[in-house]
Amino acid sequence: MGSVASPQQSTNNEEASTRDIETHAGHNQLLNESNASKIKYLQNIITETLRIYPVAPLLIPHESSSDCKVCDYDIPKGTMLLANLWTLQKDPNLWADPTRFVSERFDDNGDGSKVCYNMIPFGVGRRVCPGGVLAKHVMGHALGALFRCFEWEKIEDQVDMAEGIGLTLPKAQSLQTLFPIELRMPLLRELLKKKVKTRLPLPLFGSNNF
Ligand code: HEM
Repeated sequence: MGSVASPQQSTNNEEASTRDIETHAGHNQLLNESNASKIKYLQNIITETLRIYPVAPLLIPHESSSDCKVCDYDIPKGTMLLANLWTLQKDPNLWADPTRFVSERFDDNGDGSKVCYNMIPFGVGRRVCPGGVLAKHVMGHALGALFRCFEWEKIEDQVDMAEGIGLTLPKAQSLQTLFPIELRMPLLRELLKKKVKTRLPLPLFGSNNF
């Protein structure tokens, strides 16, 4: 199913995120791993993205080790089970306005570590993804650094969020962005002084595909 992020929505998200980063990391400071995970707004954006666009929409197939009942269905031992996360995480009985990107819906969710069966992008139970915490740290750190070091602009007014096909959930069209990097020159100079390696190309006006 395709959806479109409105320009106002993503601008608000980016502005609020930048403000939150300024508060936690300090002005003109790069994020480190510990402050990246404290930035609630950024973490909410990641969580909402994992809700609407789960990386593994059908999780990984599991086999029932004994006869069991799921809702009203009798499941015999040895049945292959797929959990449809994509549907669960957009179920209108569980989520208000389920197809809209509203990162604030996680505002009152503490630190997000509470187990919530409505939202299981890393699976749940004995075979839950052991890299979930690490993945959230790395995503916060990477996204925070990208917000911090570059002033992003969209090329088109609306971002086409159509989903591609696959076992994981690819974006059908690559995201195209512009980053006029001279706007964040102090930070960039700091990066270059420290000889931080970056995979981003460094033209004055560049575009990148994600
Ligand atoms: C956004 C990033 C990631 C997502 C969304 C993700 C999601 C998942 C999901 C849905 C499963 C299957 C859970 C199930 O069977 O119900 C899984 C399993 C697994 N993940 Fe991840 N994962 C991510 C990152 C990582 C990282 C960074 C590592 C390692 C450092 C990792 C290691 C594993 C391993 C080893 C399993 C198999 C666990 C088992 O079967 O016992 N994952 N992951």
